[in-house]
Formats: sequence, structure tokens, C-alpha cells
Amino acid sequence: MKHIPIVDLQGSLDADAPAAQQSARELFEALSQIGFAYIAGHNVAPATREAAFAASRKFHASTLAQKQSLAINAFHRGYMGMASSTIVTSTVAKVTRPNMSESLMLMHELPPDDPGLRAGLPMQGPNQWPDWLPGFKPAMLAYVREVDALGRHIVRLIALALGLPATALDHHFDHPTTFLRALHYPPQPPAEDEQIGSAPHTDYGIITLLAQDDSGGLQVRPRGGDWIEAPPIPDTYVLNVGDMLARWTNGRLVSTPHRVINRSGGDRYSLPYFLDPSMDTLIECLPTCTDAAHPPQHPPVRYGDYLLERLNRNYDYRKPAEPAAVA
Ligand SMILES: O=C(O)CCC(=O)C(=O)O
Ligand SMILES: [Fe+2]
Repeated sequence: MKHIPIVDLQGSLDADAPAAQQSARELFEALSQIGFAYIAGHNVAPATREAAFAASRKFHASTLAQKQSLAINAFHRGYMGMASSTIVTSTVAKVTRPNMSESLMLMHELPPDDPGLRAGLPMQGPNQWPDWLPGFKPAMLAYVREVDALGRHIVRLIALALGLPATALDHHFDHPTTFLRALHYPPQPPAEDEQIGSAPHTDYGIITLLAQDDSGGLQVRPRGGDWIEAPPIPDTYVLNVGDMLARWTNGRLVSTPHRVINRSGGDRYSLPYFLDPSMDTLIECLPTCTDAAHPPQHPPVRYGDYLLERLNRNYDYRKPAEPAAVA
């Protein structure tokens, strides 16, 4: 497969609808061959997505001092400046140069009485909102609501595609781990090819739903192939499989390297949404993904353990020991 197929979910946004089986088959084909698909016919309102992009642009137009006042906290929520992450765990490429991007990381929003938050458990802490932009939080929360619903629907289609009941995986997402990353890639000089916006990597988790602006620059490297472009297609999402989903499915679905080089000459904004399960979910070969010829390739791993290991190695701010209160 040399291109990323478009899967249109029109008519199959209910997992019981007859069309859902067809969408599930198309998704399986795309996600098992190339690990990526464009999703059309979703029901995230264009206005909701536009408002989130507008909020992100406003945030990134704030002063550096304002942005730095939200410096990323031990719960992985907040602002990461240019060149603050270098993907050293990548098996995809030897990465030595930091990424040319800045971002605000928003994770699942927790109520103040959430037991995990009160106990200071890893990844269960407060988001950091730019209070000088009063419209920011409502715009992002509205967007997360819609894109999260799409993600959960896709999890059901994936369950169907794997020969499981549509709702078989739902309970793992009762206390999900989610990330909305409001990314900004500055213009980069055309000659500076070495200066990569986002270095080759695979995503860690289950699925990623990426909204990109019209700059282009996302590239994907299918198994055994060369880099191909994943250009923006209006009103679609770029869906991809993360490492934990590849492992859950014993490699039936593939987690594919991708990177960003912003050659547009202007600023590039993107909003990847990562939908992952509860920290306690045991990622162990799903029953329909193994038989005598396909024994499980990996031992079971707790999603939360895997995530923390990846984050600790890739993010500068996590390299010193975490404060004792959250250890
Ligand atoms: O900005 C993009 O288009 C992709 C970002 C990405 O791959 C990521 O944040 O994992
Ligand atoms: Fe990614």
C-alpha cells in the first residue's frame, strides 16, 4: 500500500449499523497495511475544530513569558518550548537534534475530587489553562468532547475489525489517558532540511486523531518503503495506530513511523489527539490476535508503566527525578 486510504464513516457512526462492518473492514485493511487512514464522514463539527485551532494560534501568539508561566508540570500538562523534546527512544532513526516545535499539552481534565488526582498518581493532575485567554479553555474542552467521541467510535470499529464485539474494549477507556497537543511549528528556512519539525517517531499509545492545518509537511514511512506525504485533506482526520495498539493486536495492526518537516514557508499548527486507556490497563495479546501459528510476541505490560518509561526518556523536563509527592 503506497498511499493512505480514506475511510468514510458516513452511515457507520453507530457500531450496530450495517455500514459499520464495511467501515471496520476498510479500517482494518488500512491499519494493518500502513497503520494510517484518513477519516472522513466523522461528526466533529468544523466550527468546533476551527475554534480549537484559533485558540491554539492565540495561545502561541502570547508572549514567551506568558507561555512559560504554564511550563509543563510533573503531570505532563503545560507548555513545552522549542527544542525541549528529543525522541531518543525512537527505533526509527538516530535522533540527535531537538524538534523545532512548541506545544501546549492538555490531558484528560479531572474533577477536583478525582481520587487519582487527590492521591497525586502519575498523569492525574491539573491542566494548565492560559487565564489571559478566557475563550481558550471552553474552546478546547468542546473540541476534546467531540474528537474523543470520534475516537471511542473508532475503538469500537477496531474491535469489530478484530472479530470482537463492538464494545469489547470500551471498559478500558472508562478512565482514559488522553492528550491534546496544541502544536506550533515555526517557519523554517527551506534549505535547513536537517531541522526537522518533528523527528521520525511512532506514537506510544492506542490511536491518534490528527487535525492538521493546510501547511502540509506530515510524512509517513510504511513498512519497507520510502517516506510518503500525508497531505491535508479538508475535513478529514489522519488516524494512526500507536505502539500499544500494535502490541495489543500482536502486530496485526501496525504502528508506523512518521515525521513533520514544515516546508510551507509559514507557521504550521496541528492538533493531535491521543486516546489511550486507563493507566491500569494490561496490554496483553487480544484473544482474536493469536493462534497456533501466531503466538503472542510480547509479554503483557501495564499501559501506565510503558507510558511513563517512554515519557521519562523523551522529555527533558522529566529527566531529573520527579518530586517525591508524585513519585
Ligand atoms: O504535527 C503533526 O502533524 C504530527 C505530530 C505528531 O506526530 C505527534 O505529535 O505525535
Ligand atoms: Fe506522532
